[in-house]
Amino acid sequence: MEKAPAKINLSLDVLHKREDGFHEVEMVMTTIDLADRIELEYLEEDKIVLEAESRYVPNDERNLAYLAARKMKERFDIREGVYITLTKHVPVAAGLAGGSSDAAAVLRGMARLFELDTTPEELAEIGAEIGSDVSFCVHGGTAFATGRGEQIEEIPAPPPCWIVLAKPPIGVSTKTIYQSLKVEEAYHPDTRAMIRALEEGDYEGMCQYIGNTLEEVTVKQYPEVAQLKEHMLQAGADASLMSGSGPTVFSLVDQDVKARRIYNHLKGFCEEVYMVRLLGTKETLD
Ligand SMILES: C[C@](O)(CO)[C@H](O)COP(=O)(O)OP(=O)(O)OC[C@H]1O[C@@H](n2ccc(N)nc2=O)[C@H](O)[C@@H]1O
Ligand SMILES: Nc1ncnc2c1ncn2[C@@H]1O[C@H](COP(=O)(O)OP(=O)(O)OP(=O)(O)O)[C@@H](O)[C@H]1O
Repeated sequence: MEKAPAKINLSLDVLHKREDGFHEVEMVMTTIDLADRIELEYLEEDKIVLEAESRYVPNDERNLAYLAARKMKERFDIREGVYITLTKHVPVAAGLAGGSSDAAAVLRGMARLFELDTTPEELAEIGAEIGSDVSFCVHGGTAFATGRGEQIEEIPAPPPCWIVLAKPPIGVSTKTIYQSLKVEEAYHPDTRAMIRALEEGDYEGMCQYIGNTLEEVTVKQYPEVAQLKEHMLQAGADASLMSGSGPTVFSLVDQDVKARRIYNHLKGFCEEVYMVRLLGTKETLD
């Protein structure tokens, strides 16, 4: 069984638009204890079968998990097949990299199942062909991500705390959000200060420096994102931010009772609310 955890962006800065249409970014990403589950079984026959127990995701090559299996078969010339069972827990199109993490779990899982001679770096490189977030998801833990998000450097895990997440009932297209961004007028978080806070195990610093360039873009199109954030702060969150391109909003909270209070408050009017721990380190993928 492979665990496919969601990620949050503690910092997400967009520097400029590149020639290839992607944006150059600088991000601090970390994994949280909200995860999909992936089972891989060996098939003698040369085919990929995907059973996704969710009505929100496709069962064919449009699913990133399926695509990952195909890439692995091609790259390593695998003539046998694989039966993938995907159990979704991470909300879809939420800014939590659910699909990317499923793809990464299939890359790791197939390397294990077929006993391939490979490295996490090679798997991350294959992952980058699937999506910008997949390389990070292959490694997991906590990272400083650059390039279009696929250049990964491991950094220290954040100090332990609770994460309360709330997803409004809308799906957001990452592409549309990047396309609507005007980089020259945008807000830029202090990613270096965030990294320093993590290096020093400084919880207050982490709360102070969370920031996301894409937040104001998504908020303009979906004001409910700003409302959720406001609710979380009023209920006592130490810090609150939209993850990725949204629409999920997360809060950092240092105490159990406080986190539960925020969770209960949000549950009153938002259907999809979660209270989880940070994972932060790579070992937690197993
Ligand atoms: C918002 C984040 O989730 C933050 O972690 C990522 O930057 C997006 O990662 P992702 O969903 O894996 O994105 P991809 O599937 O690679 O790209 C989807 C679309 O988002 C835009 N995109 C994505 C990443 C990037 N650095 N610049 C972009 O402009 C592109 O228009 C691209 O066509
Ligand atoms: N295994 C999968 N899980 C979820 N969505 C998938 C999967 N495979 C393909 N998709 C499609 O990808 C789209 C985005 O899904 P996903 O949940 O990965 O978005 P996200 O959380 O916003 O990701 P990111 O933070 O990387 O932008 C959806 O439209 C969905 O149909």
